[in-house]
Amino acid sequence: MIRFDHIAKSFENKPVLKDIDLTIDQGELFTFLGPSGCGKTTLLRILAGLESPDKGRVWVDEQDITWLPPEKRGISMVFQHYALFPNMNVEKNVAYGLKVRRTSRDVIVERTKTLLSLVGMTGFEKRDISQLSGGEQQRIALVRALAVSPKVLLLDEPLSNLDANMRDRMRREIRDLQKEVGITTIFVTHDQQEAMTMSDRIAVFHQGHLVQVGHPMTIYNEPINEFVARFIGESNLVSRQVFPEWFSGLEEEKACIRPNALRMGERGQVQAWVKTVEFTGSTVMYDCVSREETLKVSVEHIQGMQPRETGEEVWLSVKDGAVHGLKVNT
Ligand SMILES: Nc1ncnc2c1ncn2[C@@H]1O[C@H](COP(=O)(O)OP(=O)(O)OP(=O)(O)O)[C@@H](O)[C@H]1O
Repeated sequence: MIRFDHIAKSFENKPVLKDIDLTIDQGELFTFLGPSGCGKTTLLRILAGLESPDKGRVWVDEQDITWLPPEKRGISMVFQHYALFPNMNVEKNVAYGLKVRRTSRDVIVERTKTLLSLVGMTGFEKRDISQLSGGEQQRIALVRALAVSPKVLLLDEPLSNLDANMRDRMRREIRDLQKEVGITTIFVTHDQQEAMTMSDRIAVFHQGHLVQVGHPMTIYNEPINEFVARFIGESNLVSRQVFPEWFSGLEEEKACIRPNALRMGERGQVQAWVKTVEFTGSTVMYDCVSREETLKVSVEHIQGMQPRETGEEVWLSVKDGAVHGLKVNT
């Protein structure tokens, strides 16, 4: 439905986006993930029409929108800062876009009612924005964006101003709302956990490059290179030189092994010593030293089980198929 066709963009001769080629399907919740400054927001702004690309084209529904003004694109955007109108109450904020489009009063009332109930905020119509919590303000910002029935919804780090609990809740709410409304949505975040829990697919960006696109589980289990392996979840990056026994059948010189893919026992493939033990509740996380490298091992905690102790000798083995070869960073 959305196609970024070889997009490039520089600011002051500094390339920020390098040849981005990407297609997003109808109804997807698609996430742009990457560290700060990698170009995610710039790509989103190019889609919204707030920036123009130096090269390439943007397509929505098979229409070339590269040079279309923002208001004609049918795209709504929600930012990190809620940007609600502080001098208008909830109802007026939600209805704003409809009013500008000269929608009839009856339709506005009905639509505002439906939207507020979608986010569990029926009864808040007359509240001032200043009387809402951060989470409530963000819900209003969301439904205000949806009120005008856009083709695409863009969310730029909308949860980063919320506390951890509210962020968790809003992740689920946004996900449910998006599925209920069925609107194609692009979500920008640098939080890998947020990306993993919410998205249908993720695009990982690094220094203006699109490094990997895929389902969250694929990106976790099959990171394409060292950058993705490090950025998404915890991982052990091992080299053939140090652990040759884990590279049989692989062509690559480096590989990623997730901490839960290592088994700890009395016998095994690689001898190691426990350096630190960390109890997290459902798992015990160990740092083990082997051949002067530290390997992270996570073991499911079973009640009554005695964890290993610092300094203890252990043997580590890899579960079948769990060594994933990595390309050199591009
Ligand atoms: N209008 C501008 N003029 C000059 N440089 C800009 C402009 N907009 C963005 N940049 C620069 O382009 C780079 C990419 O910015 P962008 O906002 O796209 O990154 P991001 O991945 O969204 O990061 P963050 O998560 O911090 O928002 C940054 O180095 C930024 O300073």
